[in-house]
Amino acid sequence: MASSTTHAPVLKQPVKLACVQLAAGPDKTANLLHAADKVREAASAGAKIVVLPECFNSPYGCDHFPSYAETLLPSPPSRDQSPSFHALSAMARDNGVYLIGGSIPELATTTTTGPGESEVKKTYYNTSLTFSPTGELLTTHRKVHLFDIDIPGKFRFRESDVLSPGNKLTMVDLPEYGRVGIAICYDVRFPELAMIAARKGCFALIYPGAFNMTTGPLHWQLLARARAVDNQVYVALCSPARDMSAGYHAWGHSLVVDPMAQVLVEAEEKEAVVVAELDGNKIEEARKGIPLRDQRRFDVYPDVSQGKVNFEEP
Ligand SMILES: O=C(O)CCC(=O)C(=O)O
Repeated sequence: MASSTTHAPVLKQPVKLACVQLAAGPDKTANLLHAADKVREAASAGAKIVVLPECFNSPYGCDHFPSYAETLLPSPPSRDQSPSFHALSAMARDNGVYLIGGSIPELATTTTTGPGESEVKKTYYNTSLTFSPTGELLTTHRKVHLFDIDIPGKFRFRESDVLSPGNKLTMVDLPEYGRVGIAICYDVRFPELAMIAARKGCFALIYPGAFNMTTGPLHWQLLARARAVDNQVYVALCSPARDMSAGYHAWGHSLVVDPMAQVLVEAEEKEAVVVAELDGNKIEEARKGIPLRDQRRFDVYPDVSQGKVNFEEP
């Protein structure tokens, strides 16, 4: 239980992060154009890392996933295969920002050839694409934990009726700043992903999400603050704006929480761009004041982050 260990800073310089709480409707082209306007607005406010919501180019719901799905492989896909890929790349490049492009429904097809016939298998994922300030794709995250819940009389959702889960933890290195962890919505309920990403050196955990009117008021902010205080990192959750004419009523309340679990900025339910400055000193102060890192008892519980974890070294 050493208490004097020195640790390299995980955030190299202060950076502004924006969550774009986007109002999206059924028209994908209009959603992409509108997202581009809002990313520009976020960049004009000084943000260098911009986050879009889960399913930012479509309404959210199992009925919608197949009709809005885009094919991302081979990478880069053609414009016909994935207009959203190209729109996101242009938004990142035009504004010189790292863009965590919310998520989109992804269609992956595999062809199996049997005797005399071939069969095409379609698999759908909920997938987040992250682009560099020059518009290159840096990483993709397929939602690992599908949103299957049933709260009797209140709320039921089964993403697994249509979607398949991803199977890796996602982190990406932003050379000027440091490493961030990326996951999607329901993934935030699983502290293991967050803990492993933090122990692998992330300064922020970023979740495009779309909570609802049942679990949103109870758990959205609580989960963001929990992941932040457990790991002494920044946490950002980015929701669509609430649309009461849509089939799914998003909670909204996009927010950024600091490493002491204070909410730095939080939107209401309507469209908004919220911006917060992330500062590595705040991470170091939190970790110095409450030195969890040095007090861990891996002799009592093994460090699972040192074990077998599915991730690609960024
Ligand atoms: O965990 C929740 O309550 C909501 C999750 C969700 O909306 C999602 O994963 O899309």
